[in-house]
Amino acid sequence: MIELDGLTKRWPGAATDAVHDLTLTVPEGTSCALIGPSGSGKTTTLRMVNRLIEPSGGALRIDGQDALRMDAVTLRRSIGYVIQEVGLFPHWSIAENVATVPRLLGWPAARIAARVEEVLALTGLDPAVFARRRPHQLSGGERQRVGVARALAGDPPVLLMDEPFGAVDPVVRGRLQEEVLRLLKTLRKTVLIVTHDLDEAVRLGDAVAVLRDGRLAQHAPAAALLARPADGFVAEFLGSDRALQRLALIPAAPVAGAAAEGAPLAAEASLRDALAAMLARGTDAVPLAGGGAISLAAVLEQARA
Ligand SMILES: Nc1ncnc2c1ncn2[C@@H]1O[C@H](COP(=O)(O)OP(=O)(O)OP(=O)(O)O)[C@@H](O)[C@H]1O
Repeated sequence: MIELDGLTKRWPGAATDAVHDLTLTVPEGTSCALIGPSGSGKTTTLRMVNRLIEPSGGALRIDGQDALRMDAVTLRRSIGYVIQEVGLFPHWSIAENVATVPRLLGWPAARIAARVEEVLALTGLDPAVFARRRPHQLSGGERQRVGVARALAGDPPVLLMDEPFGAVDPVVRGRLQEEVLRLLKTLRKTVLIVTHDLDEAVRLGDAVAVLRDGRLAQHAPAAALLARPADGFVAEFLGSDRALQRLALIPAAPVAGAAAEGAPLAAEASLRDALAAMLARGTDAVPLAGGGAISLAAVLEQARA
């Protein structure tokens, strides 16, 4: 669990706080996405959690422990950190890069080697292919997988991610998001993610926290945020396609009386998937995986519920 309690950062010489009196809890095994306009304090907040930035005030607890009283280096080794540029050491092999934290933690060599293989495989990188390569011999998407593998290597309960998939094209990005989401859920990590991409925030965050000028404008489960923005600022920030984003979070349910031809949608299809399929097929109903079908009227009905 990550608990920010009145956390504040005032940069030297600044007239106002970059982050002001921020109180936010990320319960164990859940994820929270931090979003907000440029300069609203997202990265400052994230980096206060692993104390790459020292807070000016407030309290910070990680799994119940006062993180501001811990040795900062020890704290950092217990928190996974994934950044957009990945920051791999260019002259080290992928295996050596992934082994960074376990080595610093003083694990025996055999345990490190086994763990490196394990996390590479977990993140979709075949150790036989990738372990001995250097970072420049990987694609951007593969490098970002290595970034995730490295963050997981020491098996930290808490993971911080700053624009983790920012540097890859949209297709790779979507696939990485899905995979990492599934992985983090399986591993029950507590995750704080900074992103400027609302779609990514909604996909990856159980909850979403919107920052405005270093203050918390709204903190809510993704579906609630999209359905009920707290004020005009949040509504405007979420933009006009928030209704569509919300459809992606609601599973499509079959309705009586709807009949449709064609291939059924996947089992976990959302209202957005159903709508997209109707548009692509030029029909006003589509079959669902478990039997039955959903109609356009039912999509609108279920979106209102
Ligand atoms: N090292 C620093 N020294 C002084 N001021 C800083 C420093 N780092 C950030 N700031 C200021 O703190 C404020 C918050 O910056 P921060 O990087 O946290 O915003 P952000 O929401 O992550 O923005 P972006 O989306 O553009 O990355 C900004 O006004 C920024 O100029």
